[in-house]
Amino acid sequence: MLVNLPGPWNPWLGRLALSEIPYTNPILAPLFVVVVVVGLLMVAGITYYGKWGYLWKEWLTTVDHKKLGIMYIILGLVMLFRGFIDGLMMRTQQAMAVGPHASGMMGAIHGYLTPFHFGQVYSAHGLIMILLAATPLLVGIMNIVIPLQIGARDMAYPYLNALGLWITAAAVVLIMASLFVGDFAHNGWFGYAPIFELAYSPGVGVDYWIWTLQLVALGTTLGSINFIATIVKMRAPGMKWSRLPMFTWTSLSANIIALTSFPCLQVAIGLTAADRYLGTHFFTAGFGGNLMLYTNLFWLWGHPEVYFVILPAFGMISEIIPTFSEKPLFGYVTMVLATFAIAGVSWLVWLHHFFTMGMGPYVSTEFSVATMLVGIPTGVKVFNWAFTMYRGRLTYTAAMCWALGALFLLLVGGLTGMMLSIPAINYMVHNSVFVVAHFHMMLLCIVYAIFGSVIYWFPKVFGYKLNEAWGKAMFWLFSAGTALVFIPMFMEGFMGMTRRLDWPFDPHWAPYLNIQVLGILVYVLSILAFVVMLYVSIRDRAQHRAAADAWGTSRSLEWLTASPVPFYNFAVVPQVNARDEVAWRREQGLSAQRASHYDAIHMPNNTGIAIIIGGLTFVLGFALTWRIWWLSLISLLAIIVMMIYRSAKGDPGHVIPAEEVECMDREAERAMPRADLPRHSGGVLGGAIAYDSGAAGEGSANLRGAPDHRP
Ligand code: HEA
Ligand code: HEM
Ligand SMILES: [Cu+2]
Repeated sequence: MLVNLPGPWNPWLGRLALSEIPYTNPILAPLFVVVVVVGLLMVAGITYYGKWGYLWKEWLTTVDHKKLGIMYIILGLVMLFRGFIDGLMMRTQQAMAVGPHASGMMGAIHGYLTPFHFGQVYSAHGLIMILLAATPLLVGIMNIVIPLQIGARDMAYPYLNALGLWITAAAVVLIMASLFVGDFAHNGWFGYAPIFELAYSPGVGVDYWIWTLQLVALGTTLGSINFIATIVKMRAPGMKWSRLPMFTWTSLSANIIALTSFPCLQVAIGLTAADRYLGTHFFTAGFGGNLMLYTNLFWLWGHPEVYFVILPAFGMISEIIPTFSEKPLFGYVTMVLATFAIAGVSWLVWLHHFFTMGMGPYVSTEFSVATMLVGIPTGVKVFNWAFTMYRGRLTYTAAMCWALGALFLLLVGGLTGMMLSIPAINYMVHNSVFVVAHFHMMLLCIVYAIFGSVIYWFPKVFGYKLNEAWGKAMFWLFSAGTALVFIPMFMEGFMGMTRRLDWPFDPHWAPYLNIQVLGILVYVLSILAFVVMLYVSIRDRAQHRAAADAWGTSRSLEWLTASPVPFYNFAVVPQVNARDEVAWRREQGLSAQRASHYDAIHMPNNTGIAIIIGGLTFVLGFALTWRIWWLSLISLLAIIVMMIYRSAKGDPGHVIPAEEVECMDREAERAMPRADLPRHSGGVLGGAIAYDSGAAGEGSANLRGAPDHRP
């Protein structure tokens, strides 16, 4: 033992003991039973229908970027739900506990959660929502869309892609394990020195937090390397930088942020682990350590991280708005410059998270001004979107509603962020729920963009559209929930309510807290609408088959290939002639052109190694959390052996002969409706956009030799 543990430890099980399972907890014990029963039912169902082989071959061992993307999205949605349940618990706890004389339940002093339990809930909620819900959702969408937007067959490193997913999944399983074995950290999602030191947090909660963060940081970094390499190296002929679709641009900038900033987090958390496991004193004052070192290192990652998650969301908005305004994106070049300006400045503002720690007026002023600077490029984006819509032919589809909702939240969240960036104001509202309201507006802006994108790109992936009416019902219910939950939070903030209160003692806050509970109920309705949307859409899928250009007004390259996308993406790698290639072909009357010549396609093979390494990283994280040294060592060695084995083995891939490609392409073509009718009624073709005009017939889908018309 390197440190003196405050509790029992044995060589076989480390700190693990039966007493660590909270079977007397009135919330967790029934939940555990539910999880076990649902798990068993799923296993039974898969066995009954004989689907294990299918699951293993088609999903668990896949390296196909679209399937990995779908699994990322499912993972993200499950965790979004888990995070929502945490939010629901915090909201109901605060409403029940408000006031000086609130009655206790279940042994708690106020409300139904003890202060210790409440601390775990908000810490897990914050970490899960940002890193295990929003991030996988975004990474999933990037995975699906980027190769299609740049005309690639897959990501640059398909195996690495699978590894990233399974390591992220390991992080998810680890944090979920903390519900049922031991407990979770109560130091907030960002951690505090010295409260997370062993002396003040003697349980395993902080260790769960450390290894979950390490795993997700690793998974996300692997993904970012892959995205950058893909965008730089895998673009189809003619896909110049000046033609790159905006979502790909913003994803590139976001992944550069991730690749450069996640190491800061890993160092911060690594040093925390050293303090807890090795007895070092990086963050303990009095032994040569420095508390502020942790705060600086964490936010040096933490602030760029928020732009890592919002920049792809900006990209999604930039794809949806032009499609449903029937106009090209306004100010393409300024949009790209603004994206990279935001990414660059995001490195210079981290200190605004701790103005109140007293750095003095000069330092605070620098960081205050730098923070405000971000408003300029963000404003450029907002105005570009507005000008894109200006005099456009707007159609308020469900996807468009979500994008516009995101825009609205960006304004409210962004302008309150501007207020926070003024130190004089920050001193008054720091650590109040005003801050919580600011960042939920921002983070929900991302969630809105994600829902918009899921609806927008769904037909590309699955070949049919989601139900519009239920999509809109969900949008309006969700928006009512957002308004009811988060607008009162701004007011509470001004009334002096601090964040993270398990017991809001001031009765004046009660009306606002009750309104928020109402909002939670409306959120629940919106989740139901989401489920109904999925059910109705799947049931009626035959009536809503999508054409290659599913919306009839889409612009970028992913809308060129068949819906649903075949596993090889493009039967013939397209020659890109213009920015907004699909819109250009439509305007040139070339939409109906098909390939006359096919080549053999080389594709990577599936591999089970990625999921095995993912499983091993979970075992490693769990063993380290519980200080089971022998298991840590064995799992680490196994990971290394697997990596060496995979590197030595390599992947020769497999080849699909040209005739087979042709056959599949013709089949995909036949299965699709030719083109969706223009959305304007009366059968009148919209403006200059003719869908089927002229040039149909044999030609080359890759239009080799077509003149280069645009920059
Ligand atoms: C996606 C996430 C996201 C995003 C994009 C932002 C964006 C911004 N944030 Fe926010 N922020 C968070 C997530 C995010 N934040 C989180 C999670 C925390 C708290 C963490 C914690 O403590 O737990 C936080 C905390 C936080 C603080 C610390 C508060 C405190 O603890 O005391 C500050 C202070 O400056 C701040 C400022 C800003 C600013 C100025 C922006 C700007 O980027 C906003 C820019 C946008 C606009 C301004 C709107 C559009 C612009 C125009 C229409 C043009 C016209 C306007 C002007 C020129 C002003 N944020
Ligand atoms: C959908 C409904 C949501 C509800 C009801 C909700 C509710 C809450 C509540 C009540 C808190 C604690 C506030 C306090 O400190 O007093 C909180 C904190 C937080 N939430 Fe949410 N939230 C929601 C969605 C999200 C989303 C989508 C994200 C991120 C993508 C997110 C990220 C966070 C973070 C980072 C914290 C701070 C945790 C901490 O203090 O350590 N939330 N949320
Ligand atoms: Cu910040």
